[in-house]
Amino acid sequence: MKPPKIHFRIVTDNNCPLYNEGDLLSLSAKTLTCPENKETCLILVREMTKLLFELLDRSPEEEASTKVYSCSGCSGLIKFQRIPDELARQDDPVSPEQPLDPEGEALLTEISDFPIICAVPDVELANVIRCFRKEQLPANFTFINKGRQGIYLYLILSGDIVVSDNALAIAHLGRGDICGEMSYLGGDVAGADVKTVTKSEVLSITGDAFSQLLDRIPELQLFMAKILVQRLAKSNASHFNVFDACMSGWIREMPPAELFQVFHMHQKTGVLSLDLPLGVAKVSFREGCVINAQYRDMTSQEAIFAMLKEREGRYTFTSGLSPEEMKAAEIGDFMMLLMEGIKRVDESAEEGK
Ligand SMILES: Nc1ncnc2c1ncn2[C@@H]1O[C@@H]2COP(=O)(O)O[C@H]2[C@H]1O
Repeated sequence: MKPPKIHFRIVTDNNCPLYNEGDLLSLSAKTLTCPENKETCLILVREMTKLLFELLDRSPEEEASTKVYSCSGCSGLIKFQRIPDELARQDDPVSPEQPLDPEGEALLTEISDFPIICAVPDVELANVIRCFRKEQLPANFTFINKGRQGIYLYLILSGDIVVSDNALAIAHLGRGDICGEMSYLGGDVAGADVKTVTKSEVLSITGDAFSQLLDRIPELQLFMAKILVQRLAKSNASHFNVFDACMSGWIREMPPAELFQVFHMHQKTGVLSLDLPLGVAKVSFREGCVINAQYRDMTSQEAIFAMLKEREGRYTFTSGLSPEEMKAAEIGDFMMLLMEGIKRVDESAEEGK
């Protein structure tokens, strides 16, 4: 689930400006974790990167337990020794003995109804709370970018947040929801953009801190597995819907005006669904004639005119209509509708100049 780590204990500190004897350093294929609240030394990063390939496949037992590594030094120098995972775990920043400060207590009360918090045993709650940091995010701010490596997972405190792929909304998240977990658990880059719609407040937690929580709280592992399964089931269901459709594609490749003409010219009977950034639009065709249209709170011709302005999203066409729609009247002459709609698009483009 998470990348393996190699842990080192600093055994000698000779005037090192950053670290002290006893400090723990943890190295994975992608990160170097330094002791909490201490900066990361770039000289050490360079040397650890060299060591990484040498050590990743070796267990601490395979190495001579006395082997001591040194940094190349600056004004000071440290020496460090590899230690087993069990010893490193004892240095967790999460320590059940420490009580929460008043701010932490207030946060715990604020989120006590969140599903993730309900899943955590009482004895671990303080440890979980201590790992979070509150962040205020402005509206329309993308805080997870598709294709980029994420460092944080987020728990949403307030605000509306949208998960999207190619400007197409996949899911809406709100208070109590988690995001950023897929790339972290899958050891991959973010699979979607995550953006605030309104001003929002989130709790962020670093992947490393979350990893430590997962190590010590099996209930949290189960909770995260459930979230992944639910999100996968939802995504499978939408894929199956696309398979059921007989035609689908991107609107940027074929804008609504062209799509409407295709179904009109080929005298198609069925429903064209447009998954647009602001919501789903539907147009029903019976033998190429438009007999129904809906988009947001608009219907009929008004909905068609609004759809013609859209340039991003996905479409699917599914053959067949309900018995009621098979009998419904046309909403207007197709060519007149199209001409009027295109004229309106041109006019609003002119006004926008
Ligand atoms: N179908 C979905 N439902 C809810 N959230 C999702 C869905 N797909 C992706 N996400 C979230 O969007 C995030 C993008 O970054 P990650 O892949 O790290 O983690 C992802 C999830 O947190």
